Amino acid sequence: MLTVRAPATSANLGSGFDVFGVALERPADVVRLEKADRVTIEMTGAGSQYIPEDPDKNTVGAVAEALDAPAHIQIDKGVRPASGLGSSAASAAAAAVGLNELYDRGYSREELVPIAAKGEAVVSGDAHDDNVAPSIMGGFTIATDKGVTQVDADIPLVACLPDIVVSTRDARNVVPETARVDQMVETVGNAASLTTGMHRDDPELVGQGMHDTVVTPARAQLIDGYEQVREAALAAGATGVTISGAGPTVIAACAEEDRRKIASTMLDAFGERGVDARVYQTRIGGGAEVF
Ligand SMILES: Nc1ncnc2c1ncn2[C@@H]1O[C@H](COP(=O)(O)OP(=O)(O)O)[C@@H](O)[C@H]1O
Ligand SMILES: N[C@@H](CCOP(=O)(O)O)C(=O)O
Repeated sequence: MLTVRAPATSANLGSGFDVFGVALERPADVVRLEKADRVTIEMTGAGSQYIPEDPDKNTVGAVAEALDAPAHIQIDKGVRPASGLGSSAASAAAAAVGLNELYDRGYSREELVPIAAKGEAVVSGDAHDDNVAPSIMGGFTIATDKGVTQVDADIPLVACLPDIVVSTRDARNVVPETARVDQMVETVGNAASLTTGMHRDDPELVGQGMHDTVVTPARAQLIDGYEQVREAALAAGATGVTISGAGPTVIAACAEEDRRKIASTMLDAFGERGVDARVYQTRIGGGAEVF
């Protein structure tokens, strides 16, 4: 029996759609794995009643198949599904890291990223790596078809999860198919600023680089209160605010001393729209840990 804790993640960070991601210090999924003749899955924790235990429909099933590593897999969800916090990816990342060790497959953390992404394809129809990469490797990750670049960044964050369900599959359907050249120029500048900010542990530069005028405005329509929450967080000192992953979580970067105030301001702003929410005062953290 082996236990793995794999963190929630925030993908895109505005300017890095389908490329950037960060591991969050909390929340996390805790997954226990035991060798077996076939794959069986048992779910507990946040939103687990909505997650299928059928291996063909659960992200961990695809990972076990890809590693040819049948196991009994108990998943305790710390990350609610359809949250924009890489819920489906956290389980897939934990399964990839745990089964690799349990069956002594010898893959490196970077090699496990495309294997865990097979789980993402099961739920969103697309094997995007930007959640599984940080959940496996920790820190800030840049996932492209050439592989993953990882930076051990340290930036305080606030993640505010409203009581709204947005499935990644639905949110991918509203992504515009084209962008103008001026939007492309702006996105490249913002992505470069954000990357530099991660290297320097500079919340100001990271926040500035989170601005995006292509994907975020289209998805904001799916999150009741997004604009109000964003403006309130910026007024409370956030250096940048955007949608976490496909939403509905709204994520803010900030200086350490402003984090508590930003967290309560975001909760209040959702509350004023009649939307219940919960908030995580967190920061960029490490990748999956085996116990
Ligand atoms: N192990 C798992 N953990 C969470 N969600 C899972 C898992 N396996 C399958 N799913 C399904 O994935 C969907 C949630 O994934 P997704 O929409 O990408 O949300 P998130 O942004 O939280 O990752 C739900 O339909 C859920 O039933
Ligand atoms: N790049 C993906 C990320 C989805 O993240 P999730 O946490 O919402 O699963 C996208 O934006 O579709």
